[in-house]
Amino acid sequence: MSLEPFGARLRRAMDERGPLCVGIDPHASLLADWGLNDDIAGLERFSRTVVEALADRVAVLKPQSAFFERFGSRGIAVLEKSVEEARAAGALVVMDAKRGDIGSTMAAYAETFLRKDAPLFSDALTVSPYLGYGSLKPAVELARESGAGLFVLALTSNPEGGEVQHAVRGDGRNVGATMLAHLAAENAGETPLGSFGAVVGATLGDLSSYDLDINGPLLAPGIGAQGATAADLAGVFGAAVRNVVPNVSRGVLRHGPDVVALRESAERFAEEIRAAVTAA
Ligand SMILES: O=C(O)c1cc(=O)[nH]c(=O)n1[C@@H]1O[C@H](COP(=O)(O)O)[C@@H](O)[C@H]1O
Repeated sequence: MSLEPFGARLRRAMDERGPLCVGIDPHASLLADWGLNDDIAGLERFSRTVVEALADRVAVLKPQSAFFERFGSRGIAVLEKSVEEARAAGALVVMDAKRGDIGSTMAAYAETFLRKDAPLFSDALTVSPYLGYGSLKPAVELARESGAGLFVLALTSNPEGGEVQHAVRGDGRNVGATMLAHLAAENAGETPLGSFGAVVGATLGDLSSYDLDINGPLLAPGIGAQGATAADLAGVFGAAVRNVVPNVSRGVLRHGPDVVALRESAERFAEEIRAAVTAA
């Protein structure tokens, strides 16, 4: 049986828990800071601690697949378990795997993360549209069928992204804006919120030249370690701030391994975000 559409589930979670998304990014340096070994047991302990601390209170947890893949098949097994436990505790899971390939291969990635009974099924998946937005079609279709969602890289938080995303096309529109337009079309008519989100960095300054009104969520990484703050959100996103899911990874994770300290840190970010959204 398919789930209620991701957009509807996300809107409800944002209303009930606030919009904060915390990343599960087990960097080797964080494992060391937490007194853990850079091995499978350390990875498992790290991930379990984040899930235990936060899955019952934040709207979204976003495991960064790379840090699990680093350990091979046993790392993937930990990732699978983390996804399952986080979802069981009530968090929505956005798998940050940033997949993107020609359509026929994209279909296999979609089967991996978006097929309801797949071992790594997640509520949403980050994808790269830079083989052409149309290459994502199998993922869009399977997400719709399963009640899952996508977050498409539109305007990324890293300084190098502009080389591709700000490139101006023949029609005068830049590439990032084109991705936002594709997503707006995908989400047209959906209530209360479409399931096809954009990744738009919180680090990018004033984005008023973009139409961020895509009727879908805007995943906004960059708060904390990359220098953006919750207070920046209104200035960056304007009226679209209501649909922003701000992501913080290292900014929260550096407070571990103490569960209470992790919770307090997430709550501080959540408060700052609430204040920024209310003021907008
Ligand atoms: O898709 C993402 O989540 C993402 C897109 C982007 O433009 N920038 C970005 O930082 N991210 C991810 O968001 C997380 C940011 O981590 P921190 O900088 O530690 O908060 C990492 O897992 C990145 O891979």
